[in-house]
Amino acid sequence: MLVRKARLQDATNIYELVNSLSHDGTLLRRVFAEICENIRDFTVAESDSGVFLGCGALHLYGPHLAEVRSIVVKPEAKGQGAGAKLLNALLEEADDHGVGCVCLFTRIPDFFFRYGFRVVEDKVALPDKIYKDCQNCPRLYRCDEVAMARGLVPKVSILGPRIEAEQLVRLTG
Ligand SMILES: CC(=O)SCCNC(=O)CCNC(=O)[C@H](O)C(C)(C)COP(=O)(O)OP(=O)(O)OC[C@H]1O[C@@H](n2cnc3c(N)ncnc32)[C@H](O)[C@@H]1OP(=O)(O)O
Repeated sequence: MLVRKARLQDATNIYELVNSLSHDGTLLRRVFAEICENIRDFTVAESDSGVFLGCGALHLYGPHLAEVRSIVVKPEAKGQGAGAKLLNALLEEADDHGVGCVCLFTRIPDFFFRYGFRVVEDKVALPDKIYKDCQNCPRLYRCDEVAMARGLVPKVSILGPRIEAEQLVRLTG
């Protein structure tokens, strides 16, 4: 199995796999253009014969924060270590960039505990994520995902201030 940075030629496989799990909210739906535009965020896993097995993405907010997104392995390839390899590659990438904290939102926190992620009880502690995705998410007010972070949650944000993120998710009214 090989884990490597994605190329534009991988965009169709990524698009189809990510969106196959968006109907029930497991992953955020991504449009094809968005995947192409952000293809450099993605890492893919493929078999020794070059068959696409899965993908994951690392979004860089800034030196203070990155986010692991869209980790998914094809059903027939699960349980063979692809998910672990993808996540490790994304975490190494964050380290290479010297990012202090990596966050993610998920419904399967147990998978991420072993990689050093811990639950962030208050999602508003990650305002950049709220501005980037949550404010456009249909489940903003009934989010069923667990926020997690690896490393110290930063005190700064760059997409907007925390106080307005709080108002956005109606925690302060
Ligand atoms: C931030 C986000 O992207 S959240 C979205 C996460 N993705 C999904 O929910 C999509 C659906 N799920 C999947 O595609 C896959 O099941 C993944 C990506 C979660 C795991 O991929 P796999 O290739 O099957 O994982 P892999 O074989 O590397 O397993 C590594 C370890 O994690 C464990 N594990 C796998 N899935 C889960 C899970 N859902 N919950 C807890 N532990 C898990 C495995 O048992 C294994 O443990 P072991 O080392 O003790 O044997």
